[in-house]
Amino acid sequence: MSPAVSFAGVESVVLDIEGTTSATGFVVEVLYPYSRERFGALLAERAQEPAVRRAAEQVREAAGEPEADAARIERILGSWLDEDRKATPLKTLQGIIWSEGFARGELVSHFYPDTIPALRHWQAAGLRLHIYSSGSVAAQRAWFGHTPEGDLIPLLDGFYDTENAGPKQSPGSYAAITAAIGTDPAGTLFLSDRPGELDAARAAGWRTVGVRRPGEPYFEQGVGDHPEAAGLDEITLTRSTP
Ligand SMILES: CSCCC(=O)C(=O)COP(=O)(O)O
Ligand SMILES: [Mg+2]
Repeated sequence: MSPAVSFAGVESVVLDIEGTTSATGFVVEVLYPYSRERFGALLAERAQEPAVRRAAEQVREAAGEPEADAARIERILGSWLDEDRKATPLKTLQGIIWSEGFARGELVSHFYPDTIPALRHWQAAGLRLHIYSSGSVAAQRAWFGHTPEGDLIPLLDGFYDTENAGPKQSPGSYAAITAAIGTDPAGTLFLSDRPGELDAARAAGWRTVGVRRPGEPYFEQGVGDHPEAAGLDEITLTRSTP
């Protein structure tokens, strides 16, 4: 078991989703197939919707295939899913499909047992809570809006993704979130399972905790020299400095 970590002077907590609040296995085994089965219809039947059209154009550009048709784009998205590539247009299209699936009651999100109690506790302690995930903001809102404990969006103060903040391994993305949330970087704590993301957050002046859960893909690699916790219940946070 990792030693407990404790921070004072924290005003904002920014959380990653996959591997941190929730199991990667659920995302890969439930959400990914759900989107894979529906990309074809989305691209063929709703190509004129601005978000779909823009994402399709971004896929063509990223793949260097300006003439790619809907069937070809579907295959490209499938190969990105196989690689678990966190490409923005893939995440945009998944977000459309998932948010409609959550709204229809076909999907319910997953959280590790320590996550929701920690979020409630930190909010009650006066901390501001934000999400920063490769999953699109639409996907994040659907994820937190349709949990086993109902709608948890009121726990959260903001949602950030690779579109509105930038890539998760770039310090500039964390600086952009700092500007948006208005919290001093030293009073902002980032929780993630990926060392590259933690390094980028620290380079932007944030505090960091690596969430290292047994069974997660990054468990063996570890979280480098960041403080680590095996669950959110091992993290004690207070707003005031001693
Ligand atoms: C509800 S967001 C869906 C999960 C997802 O697609 C994803 O890429 C999550 O990545 P993260 O940055 O949260 O590790
Ligand atoms: Mg993650």
